[in-house]
Formats: sequence, structure tokens, C-alpha cells
Amino acid sequence: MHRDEHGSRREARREGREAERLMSEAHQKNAYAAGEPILEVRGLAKHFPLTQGVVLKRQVGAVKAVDGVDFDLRGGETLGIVGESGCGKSTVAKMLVHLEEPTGGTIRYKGEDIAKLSGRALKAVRRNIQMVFQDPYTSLNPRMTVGDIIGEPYDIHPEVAPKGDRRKRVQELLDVVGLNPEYINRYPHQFSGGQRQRIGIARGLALRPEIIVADEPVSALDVSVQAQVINLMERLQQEFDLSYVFIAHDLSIVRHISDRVAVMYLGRVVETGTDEQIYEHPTHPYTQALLSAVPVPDPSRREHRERIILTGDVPSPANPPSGCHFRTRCFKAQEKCAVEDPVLAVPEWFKGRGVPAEHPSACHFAEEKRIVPTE
Ligand SMILES: Nc1ncnc2c1ncn2[C@@H]1O[C@H](COP(=O)(O)OP(=O)(O)OP(=O)(O)O)[C@@H](O)[C@H]1O
Repeated sequence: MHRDEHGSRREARREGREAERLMSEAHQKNAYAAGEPILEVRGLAKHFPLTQGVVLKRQVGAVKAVDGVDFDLRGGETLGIVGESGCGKSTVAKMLVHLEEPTGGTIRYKGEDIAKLSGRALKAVRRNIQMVFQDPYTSLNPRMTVGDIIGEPYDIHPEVAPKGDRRKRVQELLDVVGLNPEYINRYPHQFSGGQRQRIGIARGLALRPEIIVADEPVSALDVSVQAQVINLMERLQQEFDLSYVFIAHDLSIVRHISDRVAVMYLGRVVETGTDEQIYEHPTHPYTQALLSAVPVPDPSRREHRERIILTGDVPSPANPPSGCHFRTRCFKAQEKCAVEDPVLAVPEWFKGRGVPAEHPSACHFAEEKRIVPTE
């Protein structure tokens, strides 16, 4: 065969592949535009190896910090993730922003599995998913000025703000989060806790992300300051068209800001629903127990609230109970719970009934129980 013929065939194949790639990209964009979730998390797992021995490390088990988590995040919405300390919330957050590598499962961003990305494609996704950390006292470098802290992401993504523009950009961000732009040369210790969290938020916004993963962003703050920071985050969500994953251990904090809520226990999601479904019509005994502990300001409603006291501690994620992870502390547990893992799905007996209890709950004996009386 003639050389030129070879070349033109190769060229045609290359063009064909390029067309296929563009079509697949267009398909993904269309799928997202048609109301697909911006993030789809399926079977997400993180098992940390437990080792023994100093020189020759031998794996003797694994801490199942996250053990098969599913959830969706839709564009412009806030998904609250709640659960007690140690249930794996922070590990989920770190996997979403690529600070930890999953042991299993997928995280799809606009239809693409981010674990399979590398190079420029991965960098672009990382730019679009930013994190705001838990503790503003320790997450900011005390030796850097506020200007350097907020502008640091531009070192990795200089295309977002060329060097000459950075100071102006950082001052705009300070203004956006309600801080005086003239404070740009100050150090973190010169700010209050709430102001430091505003600095953390400004840094999270620097690259103009689409998604912010906020890991207990107000837990370290006084109650009065918590409300201010939450109000700020709600305003920024509108202004910058952001989607939030908002993590907290307290259901009452999450309620204010979340459109939907996922309740986690020992590495798994046990119940998900809209804020109304979770607060007014919980069906999982763990959610019901958490709700029975939230502060209720109105004394007459508080009096009528049912109290569910959980006995025992959260078991170790290195050795979770068989079957349902919650069964060792559950007031409803029966034999079935020890042998059969309940799946996170709408319970059969609520399916198609159009009632608020019709939402996913991982319990063999899911049943609606209103804990906090309505106003
Ligand atoms: N690098 C690690 N190596 C081993 N175990 C870990 C590691 N990081 C977390 N864990 C364990 O994984 C489990 C989940 O931790 P994680 O921090 O995700 O929980 P959390 O719900 O965010 O709790 P908290 O609110 O206290 O941060 C815990 O038992 C923790 O000890």
C-alpha cells in the first residue's frame, strides 16, 4: 500500500476518534443539562490498613472509615451530611476533593468518574470542587498574611488570576465575605473565629468553584456567630451559583441550610431525604435518636418531644457489627438485623403511597415516628 494512503487512513481514524470524543463530551454535558446530579457518589469506600510490626509492617485488618456510601448532589442545592464523631464524614469530604484516595466506589462529576482522570482534566475538576475546613483556628497558616492565604490557590491555577491581578482579586474576595479589603496584610491571629472562617470561605471561593465541600464549617464557632456564617454561605450560594456538601454532627445546624440531608452511621448512609422528610417524618431509628437530642427552643414543644437514649458507644470501624451496623445500639433490633445487611432504599411498605415517609432508609423495620412536635 502506498505511504500516502496509510497516512490518510491514519488521519481519518484520528478524526473519527476526535469526533467520538467530542460527541461523548457533548453527551455528558447534555446529560448534566437535563437535570442530572452534578455529583454522583456510589459505593464509596475508604478502608485504612491496620498494621502490626515496626520494621516489617504486616496488615492485620482495616479501619472501615467509609464503607459503601451513596448520594447525589444536584446543581445549586445543599446536601447536609450528619452523624456522630467518627462515622466517616471527614473522610467522605476528603475523598470528594481528592485529599484521600477511595478504596472503592465512584465519584462522578458531571457524569465523569474523577478517579479515572489525570493531568489537565483532573486539575480542572479539582478547581471546581473546593473545601472549607472545620477549624478556622488551625486550618490557616499563622505565618502567612491573609492576602497570601486567600491567593495561594492562584499559584496552582495561575490561569484564574494573572500575577498582576491577584491583589485586586483577593481584596474583592475579602469584600465579598464581609471583611475589610484593607486587612489584606494582616495575620490570622488578628481576626476573631468568625472572621477566620470568612477567610477560609474566601480562599475556597478564589478559584470560582461550582461545588464547595464544607466540613463542619461552623462547629468551632459561638452560636451567634454560627448563624452569621451560615447566612453568609447562603448569600454566596445564590451569588456564585454554588452547590454545597455541608457536613455537621448536629442536625439542627444542617436544617437551616440543607435542601436534602444524608444521615451517616459507622461509615454508611442510613437515611436520606428532603429536610422535611428527615426532620418531620424520619423512619430510621438512628435518625430518630439524633432528632430526640437536638435543642428545641420552644419550651412547650420541648416538653412533648420524645426522648430516645442510645446506650453504648459507637463500635470501632475496625470491627463493625455484622448485618446492620446500628443494631448494637438500636431499640428495635431483632435477629434479622444481625444477619441481613439492610440496603438504603425506600421501604416496600411506603412505596408508591406518596407520603413523606417514602424516602430511602436502611432499616428492616423502618417506620415513621415524629420526634419533635410541629409548631
Ligand atoms: N488516616 C487514618 N488512618 C486510620 N484511621 C483513620 C484515618 N483517618 C480517619 N480514620 C478513622 O476513620 C474513622 C472515621 O473518621 P472521620 O474523621 O472521617 O470521622 P468524622 O465523622 O468526620 O468524625 P469527626 O467529626 O470526629 O472528624 C474514625 O474511626 C477515624 O479514627
